[in-house]
Amino acid sequence: MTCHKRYKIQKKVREHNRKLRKEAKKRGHKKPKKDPGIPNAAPFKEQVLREAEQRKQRLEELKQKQKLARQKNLEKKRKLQAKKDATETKKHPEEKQSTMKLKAQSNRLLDKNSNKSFCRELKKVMEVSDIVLQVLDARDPLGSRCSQVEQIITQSGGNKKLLLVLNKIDLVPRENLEKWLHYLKNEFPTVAFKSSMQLKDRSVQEKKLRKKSAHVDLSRGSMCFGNECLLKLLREYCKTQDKTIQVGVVGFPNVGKSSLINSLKEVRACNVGPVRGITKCMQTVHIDKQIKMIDSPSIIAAPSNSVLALALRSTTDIEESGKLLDAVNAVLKHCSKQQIMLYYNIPDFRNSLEFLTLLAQKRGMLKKGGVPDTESAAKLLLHDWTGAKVSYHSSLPASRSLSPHLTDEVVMEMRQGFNLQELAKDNMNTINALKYPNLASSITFQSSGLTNGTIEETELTEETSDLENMETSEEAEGLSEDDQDSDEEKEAVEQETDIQTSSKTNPQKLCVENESLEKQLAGEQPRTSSFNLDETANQDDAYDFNTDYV
Ligand SMILES: Nc1nc2c(ncn2[C@@H]2O[C@H](COP(=O)(O)OP(=O)(O)OP(=O)(O)O)[C@@H](O)[C@H]2O)c(=O)[nH]1
Repeated sequence: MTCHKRYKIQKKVREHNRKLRKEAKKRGHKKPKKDPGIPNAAPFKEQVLREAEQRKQRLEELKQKQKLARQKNLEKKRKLQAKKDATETKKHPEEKQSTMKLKAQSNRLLDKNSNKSFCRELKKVMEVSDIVLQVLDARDPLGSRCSQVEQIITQSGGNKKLLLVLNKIDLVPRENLEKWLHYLKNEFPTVAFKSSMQLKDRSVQEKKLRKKSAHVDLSRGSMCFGNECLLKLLREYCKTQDKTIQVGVVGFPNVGKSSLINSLKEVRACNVGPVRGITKCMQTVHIDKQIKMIDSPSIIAAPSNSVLALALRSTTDIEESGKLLDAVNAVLKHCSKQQIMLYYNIPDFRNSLEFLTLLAQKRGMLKKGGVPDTESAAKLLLHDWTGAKVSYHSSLPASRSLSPHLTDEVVMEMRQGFNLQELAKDNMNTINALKYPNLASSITFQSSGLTNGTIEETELTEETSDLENMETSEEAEGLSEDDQDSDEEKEAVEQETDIQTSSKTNPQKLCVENESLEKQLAGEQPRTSSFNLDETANQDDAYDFNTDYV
């Protein structure tokens, strides 16, 4: 019996006794008349006493029988419930698996559609913009550059300009930032930037301003650096063009495109967050009369990229397609193990699963029964790597030559209309104004180089139709082998092949260890430990005091 039920019964007993006392009080505290017993003079006294004793015994027996019957009933009920639970738990994994597979399927369909619309919107933004700002994560500037976008803009022929914005400079050591600025400015004009991260909606901000107009928030996150430099550059370009300019902001997910626009506008005009792919469609924000900024959805990383690039630059599909362990493995392989251990404050680990287990234990990410939730730990690591906190830096490429898709003419053309000396000075001012993590505390990271993006919608449809073809062929194979299978089993085969094909698109062979780990991750679905309050309430209410309480 649960404590809850026991206490409820005790409470009801107390209430019952109180009620009896109250009624007795109402009646006027009359003492019950004492049974005078059978007078000694009465004839057959012994016989009457014996009869009374027998009656008492019979009553007792009856009560005992009733009690036993009730206990038997309860036992039966419990057994039935246990049987039901057992059959449900047998069915449960299958049901769960099938719902998981269905979920994965629908998510993939949604991804396909959203990826297509992302491509469409991105192309629109690039078409209508006079200047395109490619936002780069200062922690991995090469990895957040997309050669396809750069090619489209440089070859557009419509006097379009491309600027690089090195965002999140507060997360890299100063020495590293200076080196990267020097490297990037040889290819495109580059602005060092640190976005403001605590901007409020216009209404909230106005209310706050009205309340404390003298208050200035100088906390680190709320400050923005490099905005004046960028606006100056854009305004000067406006003057040379003598027209209102449209500035498109493009980049891979979570590099800080929306944060940059919000920082320039000084209001939370665009949605911002640590989740990838928050911006779903283009959004125009008027900075002033001359400058219109256009926020765009993130560039879709092509599946041909390395696992590392996909882990850091693709939208949510990494988290949903069960490639989490691969992604974590790739990130860990490209970092210094000692620094990772120090940053996350965990002991030495042999492989990524052990790392995730230790991380989950350290952060208290536990599933039912105290099992470490490695899936959540993997998501946390990937969030950290693209989010707003972890300081890591990548070293520059060995060769200082131009990227293969650029020529000297293109570089010269992109520089026209901008005062690069002024830009260098302003960048220096920005760099001097900010506090940086020191080199020793920042994690060293090996970048995988430029990331390929998918720009054309048709590329996506080809990929997806390839996928679908593979799926249908495998489905056919699976079905011909299992002719005698029931319909349900056939469905399961279809769904399984779906999942297999998604893993086959991954060009990297998984090592045996990782395969088993991945299976483990896929199999270790969090058991839903739902505790239905309504149910317990119903059970409790089923307790009838008049019949159950003896
Ligand atoms: N430390 C730091 N974090 C930043 C900076 N800029 C942006 N962030 C953080 O990076 C995360 C992503 O920022 P967003 O502006 O949503 O990035 P986005 O590129 O628009 O993302 P999508 O909409 O997914 O394409 C947020 O958690 C921001 O707070 C920065 O300069 N420094």
